[in-house]
Amino acid sequence: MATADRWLLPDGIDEILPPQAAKLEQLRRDLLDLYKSWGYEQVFPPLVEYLESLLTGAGNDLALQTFKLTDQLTGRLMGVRADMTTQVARIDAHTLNREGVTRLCYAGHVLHAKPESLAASRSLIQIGAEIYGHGGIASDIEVIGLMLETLRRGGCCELHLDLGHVAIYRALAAEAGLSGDLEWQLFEIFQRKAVPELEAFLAKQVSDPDLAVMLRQLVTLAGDRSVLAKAASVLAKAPQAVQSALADLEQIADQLVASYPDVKLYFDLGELRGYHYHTGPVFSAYVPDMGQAIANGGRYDHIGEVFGRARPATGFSTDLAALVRRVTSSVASKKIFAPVAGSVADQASLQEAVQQLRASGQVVIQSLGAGQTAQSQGCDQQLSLSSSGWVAVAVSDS
Ligand SMILES: N[C@@H](Cc1c[nH]c[nH+]1)C(=O)O
Repeated sequence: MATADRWLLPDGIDEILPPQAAKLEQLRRDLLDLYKSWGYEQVFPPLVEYLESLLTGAGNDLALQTFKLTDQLTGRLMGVRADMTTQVARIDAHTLNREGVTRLCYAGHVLHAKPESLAASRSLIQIGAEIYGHGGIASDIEVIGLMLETLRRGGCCELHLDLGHVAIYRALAAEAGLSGDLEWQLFEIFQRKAVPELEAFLAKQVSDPDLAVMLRQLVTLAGDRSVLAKAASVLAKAPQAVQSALADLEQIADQLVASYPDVKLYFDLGELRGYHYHTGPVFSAYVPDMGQAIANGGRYDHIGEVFGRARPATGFSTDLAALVRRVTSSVASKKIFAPVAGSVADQASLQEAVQQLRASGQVVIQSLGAGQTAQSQGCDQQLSLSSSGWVAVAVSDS
């Protein structure tokens, strides 16, 4: 192995350096403070878990995205989290086990076995918020609002919101009475929106002609708000669950138009978010110059069941590392240089001044000795001993 290869990072595995790291940390703190101000409590799920608890309730695509390793202590298979949402659902359903509404938020690294697109990273910093224990659209609207606020703080001005409702697909697929395997196949065809494959599948597996037509139409139901009216007529013969999903979307859209008039709404009723755990309204946010969604979310009501408690759930998450690239302002980098004092007494008073400045939030860099100057340490101010004690003066004046 050549020396240069030794330091090569694997494809899609990134490190974040100054000054980007400072910006990212600032944004992480701002967002967690924002979530706290909305009543969300922070949790730190573990980086690795046994595979069953990590993947239970999620689909094949999450399993494929998960790096696997063997636990040396038990010989059992573990996975490095590829998505924190299922972990937080486990914490709510099993570990916290609270009654009533619980709001949780989180931030941490996740690892993807494969990049989600050509340019995507495999080491993401996922940040998100989830509401458990509330089944109505009020909680969906709350998390959409928090997602939009998150993106605004991340410097996204022009936002497009894609709304879908997985219950429409699920109700039609249930009506078709497909076995587990066939349902997976259909789900996967829908995710790829592969129309010729869908037609072949429906011809072979769905005998009810009305149902086949509705499933075929579903994949085309995308566009502006008029899509909802079109869906109401195309899906008129669909089960009641489909009608109430459409009514949910109408109400969510009304509220969003009223509260966020500058956000452009788009509807995609055949859109099934990845990972297979969503069950209700789903949403993705887009910005003009980015091919894939900048944030995703949705309702996933049944995931807690596998951890012992069925809990309504909805939430969103985004990749902080992708989001921070959009932040144009930089973190203020004013630094004060503290020289080595001439006497022991002056050194003591200097330390006191340094402590006070640091306590008030200033950055003070202590000289480590000969050869170090304010300039060499990137400082624009320097502490200087005056008759009234140590004072910070501009470097050019000193
Ligand atoms: N974790 C999901 C988004 C989500 C959060 N909560 C509910 N859904 C994703 O990455 O697609």
